[in-house]
Amino acid sequence: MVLNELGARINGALQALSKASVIDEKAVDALLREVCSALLESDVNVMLVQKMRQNVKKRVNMDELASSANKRKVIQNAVFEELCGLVDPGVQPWKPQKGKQNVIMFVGLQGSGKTTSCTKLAVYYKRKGMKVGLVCADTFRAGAFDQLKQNASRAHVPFYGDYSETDPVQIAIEGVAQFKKSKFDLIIVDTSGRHKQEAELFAEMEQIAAAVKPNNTIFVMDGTIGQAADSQARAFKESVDIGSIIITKMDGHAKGGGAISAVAATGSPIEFIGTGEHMHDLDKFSARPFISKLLGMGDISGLVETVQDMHMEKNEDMMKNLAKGVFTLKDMRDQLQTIMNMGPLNKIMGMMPGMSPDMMKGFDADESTRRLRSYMCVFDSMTELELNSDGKMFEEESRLRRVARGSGVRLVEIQALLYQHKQFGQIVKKMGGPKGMLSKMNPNAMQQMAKNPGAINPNMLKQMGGMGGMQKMIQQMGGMGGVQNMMQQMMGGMGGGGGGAGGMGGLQDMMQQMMGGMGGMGRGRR
Ligand SMILES: Nc1nc2c(ncn2[C@@H]2O[C@H](COP(=O)(O)OP(=O)(O)OP(=O)(O)O)[C@@H](O)[C@H]2O)c(=O)[nH]1
Repeated sequence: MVLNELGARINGALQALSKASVIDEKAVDALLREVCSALLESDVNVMLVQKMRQNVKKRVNMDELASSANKRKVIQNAVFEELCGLVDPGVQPWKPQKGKQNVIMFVGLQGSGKTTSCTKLAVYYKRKGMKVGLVCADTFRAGAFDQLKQNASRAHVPFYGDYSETDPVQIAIEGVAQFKKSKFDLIIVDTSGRHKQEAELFAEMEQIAAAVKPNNTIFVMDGTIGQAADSQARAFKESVDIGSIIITKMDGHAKGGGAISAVAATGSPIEFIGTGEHMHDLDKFSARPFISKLLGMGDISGLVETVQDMHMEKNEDMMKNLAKGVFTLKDMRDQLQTIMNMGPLNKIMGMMPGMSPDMMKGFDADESTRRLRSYMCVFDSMTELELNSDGKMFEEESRLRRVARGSGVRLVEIQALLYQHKQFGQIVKKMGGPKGMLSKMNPNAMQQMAKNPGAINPNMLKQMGGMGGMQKMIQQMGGMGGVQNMMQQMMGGMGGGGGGAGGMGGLQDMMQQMMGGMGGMGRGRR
């Protein structure tokens, strides 16, 4: 069973408990039967599943629990906690520090996704403001050099490799030395893979490790191998000093629960999971957000990290404008540019509480990205005066036609963009000014919140605790319009507004406004 289905089934079982009129031992057993069979179908080891079942039963003492509501909450919390326990090795992975010259070495079998993951990791840390370089020390597979080089140039990450050199140790030494000389914060060394675990592979890994002395060695493992993950992870751990693990190919048909729980049982920290072939398809892994997302409860910490990476606070002009109730075309361009830099839009949306994979089905990320790019061409065709304006000057049709010619974007699309901008502008105007909500929204507070996700996490997570918690939270916040407000605050007033629109329409509005009405989720305003 693939991950989405696993989440949906467990969620279904928990929902059924919420609706059950009598909460007794029988109801708990029925819930556990369904949860356990879903886990087993996802390749989670039978011993782990049995232990999880016993632990939930131990946590729930029906005689001590008075009201049904209380029972439901305790049971749901127990299941949540035990699911977290299944995938949590309880060890924190090593983190590179900016300003220091960190070296990471990648190891793994051929085809596991090592080369792809090297670039993904480089992009991840580049987003965090680090100067990152990639070294190709894979001389075993002929195409590895070109693959990494192409990936690196697409990601705008400096690359070192040597076609003529056949000794991977020599390449690694020279590549690392060059990047260290240029004061790079993070140097990632890709090494050769082999078809199976064999002495030659381990010997080469040891030689490279001895030569470049990595601060961390990351083992990359294919997530589609199911329960075999456990023995493979153990074999690599015994031979090389593995610091952390990346499990790849967790998209598609991976029975991901199996791989993650098997590896977690080895005690090795899983640091990331690969969720696609694109350079942004790398998700930070930690137990609670993973389970929360699996169950359609969003990933608040991931969202906060993403917002943090956006560095909203650096856009002082926009923050000042917003507080004054002003929203120029340039502000909109900068916002959309920031969103584009964060990677595929469905990734950001997937982190939002309540955004189940089902709800994402209608959202075409490629189409939205294409539209965003065309919007950027529109902004590029505007003069400085136009960009700094509120957009009213485009009532002059000749101006509009000039921008359409310059950008190659159809007139109607530009009108749609201007319409969205106007909508934003009206909201900002309403919320800005000395008495408005935006003026009370101190950029420093935003920055603090982004810097310290822990500051919001406990409360948020507490509210979300228990499987029915999410719905409760939405109710407390006044329907989806409330979530809209929350997002708005987190995103620094990137859009939204009209809080209290309630229901799904509110969420769609939020998406539409946030993403600048990029289609897919829209309600046909254009
Ligand atoms: N769907 C999906 N495909 C992935 C993921 N990670 C890697 N791949 C694909 O898996 C294939 C193998 O990936 P590589 O990065 O070339 O594997 P490698 O481990 O470097 O292989 P060697 O260099 O031969 O050792 C490629 O087609 C990748 O696009 C992932 O997270 N999801």
